Amino acid sequence: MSGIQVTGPLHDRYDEVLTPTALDLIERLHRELNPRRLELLQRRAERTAALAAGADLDFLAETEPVRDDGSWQVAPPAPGLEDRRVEITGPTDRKMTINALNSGAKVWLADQEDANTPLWENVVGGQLNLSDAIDGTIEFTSPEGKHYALRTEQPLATIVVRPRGWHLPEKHITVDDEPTSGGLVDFALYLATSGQKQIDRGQGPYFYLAKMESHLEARLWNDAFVLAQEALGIPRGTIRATVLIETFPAAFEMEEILYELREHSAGLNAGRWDYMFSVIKNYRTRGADYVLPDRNSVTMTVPFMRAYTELLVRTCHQRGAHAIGGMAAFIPSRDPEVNEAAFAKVRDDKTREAGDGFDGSWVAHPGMVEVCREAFTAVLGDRPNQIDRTRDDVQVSAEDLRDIASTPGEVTEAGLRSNVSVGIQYLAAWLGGTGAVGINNLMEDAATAEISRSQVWQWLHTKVELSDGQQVTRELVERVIDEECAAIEQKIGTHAFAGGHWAEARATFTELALADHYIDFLTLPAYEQMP
Ligand SMILES: CC(=O)SCCNC(=O)CCNC(=O)[C@H](O)C(C)(C)COP(=O)(O)OP(=O)(O)OC[C@H]1O[C@@H](n2cnc3c(N)ncnc32)[C@H](O)[C@@H]1OP(=O)(O)O
Ligand SMILES: O=CC(=O)O
Ligand SMILES: [Mg+2]
Repeated sequence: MSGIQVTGPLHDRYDEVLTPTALDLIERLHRELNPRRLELLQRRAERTAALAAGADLDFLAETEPVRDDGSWQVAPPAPGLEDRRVEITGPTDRKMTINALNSGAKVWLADQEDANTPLWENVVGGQLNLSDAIDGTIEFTSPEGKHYALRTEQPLATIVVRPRGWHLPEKHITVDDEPTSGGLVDFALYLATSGQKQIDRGQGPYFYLAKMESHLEARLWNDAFVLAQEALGIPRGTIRATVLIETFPAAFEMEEILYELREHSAGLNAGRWDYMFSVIKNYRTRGADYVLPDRNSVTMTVPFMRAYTELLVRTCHQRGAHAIGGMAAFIPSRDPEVNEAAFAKVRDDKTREAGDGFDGSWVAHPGMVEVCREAFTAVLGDRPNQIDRTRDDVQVSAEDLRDIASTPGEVTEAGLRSNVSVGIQYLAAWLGGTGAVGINNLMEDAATAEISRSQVWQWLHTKVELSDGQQVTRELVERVIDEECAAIEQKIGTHAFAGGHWAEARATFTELALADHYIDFLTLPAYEQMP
């Protein structure tokens, strides 16, 4: 059928989001930009094939003039984005929206990516919650009778929305029978529903841009911003976007990404979990020297992670942009000892980031807001940021970014078991509509689950030997899947196990881990299973 169609169900109030203005904007964005999105996704596949054939990542020769030109800077910080010392992230369900805005954080990353399952009800319902939050009318009563509303006695966090990455489709909105881009849909729905309201409140429509792999992908976002602002009569440059440098190829194009978005840029963020996933993904067939050890051994102080974050701060501050730190995945626990260790780890992480020059950082939980604030305030004091601290002392080479071989640590059976168990538990939650969960006192989301399933794939296909001498084989992985599923069933009970999405989660994880051909994103086969 030609034209734009909404094929998802139209529940109560959906007409407030799926307005003619929003749908016209999606249709225009799709017609003008979707062919380029598909071409850029194809370029990703070509680069992966080249890497598998022995090529390597490097800084680009063709963009050297951009890097050498010291005259350009990004736009000055927009209202509400000057001081970002603590940013909380989380999905846009009603309760979490209120809790995040009330948390005392400076910024709330309202997540439609790693922490969200793009169930139709989450896609549209999340926009309604954002709109109600901006109007100040959002309220919620839990099944237990606890009432939630926005606090009035303190400033609320500035809202920054993270649309889906370029790889994800939205099947419930089609143009000429083609699925649209999940990212463009999230962007257009937010801009059309809440953009002007944010401007009227003295802020603006702000975004985090996820999982990009090149400056050409950043240019596509910039073109979407220019088109949409013009279409809605919003002055050019009102939109601001912070780009997550969270793919291995993007680390070689940080400066070019800032340049492409410079009139809309609000800086860069070091998205460590997807970054680790992307390193595994890009070097997955290169043999033993490129195998990363157990996930928990790959800390932020190993050489290749350190190189990437140091380069990010230097790049941002040279161009007048914010550098925002990443997510320490530890969340509070009821066990006092575990809790104390979690807080100590988050404190160390944020203290290191603040000392390195970051302007602020992420937390996954309201309980961690204060510890992050303290670590940054110890360095910033009353200053809103430390953008003026240029890190001229930092020199990072392409070899430093590619130095995977110096990562210390082992691949162990416990690491294999943990990857299998976490991957299956996460997929079961995701398929049930929840995109972030706490497992073993760690926040798990799409990025961390991608690491888990990719490590199993890489260890199997590289025939890795575990620290106890066992080789990772198909039989071993299948046995571990059996045993870990049995352990989950025993823990949660047979009834809950049968009633959840465990069979599909197990089947999807098995396909992802054992397939001969590596599947690019776990969310792609999982999304096909969603209504
Ligand atoms: C790699 C990346 O991309 S990181 C960014 C993406 N990931 C995320 O954003 C994950 C964000 N964090 C979360 O979703 C949650 O913290 C979870 C799922 C990990 C744990 O949540 P819970 O199991 O509810 O934790 P817990 O029971 O300790 O929560 C206590 C309270 O804090 C609230 N809370 C916890 N995390 C958040 C959050 N991120 N935002 C808002 N509220 C939160 C809970 O809703 C709960 O509220 P209540 O007491 O009113 O019921
Ligand atoms: O989005 C953040 C990440 O670490 O991945
Ligand atoms: Mg990410």
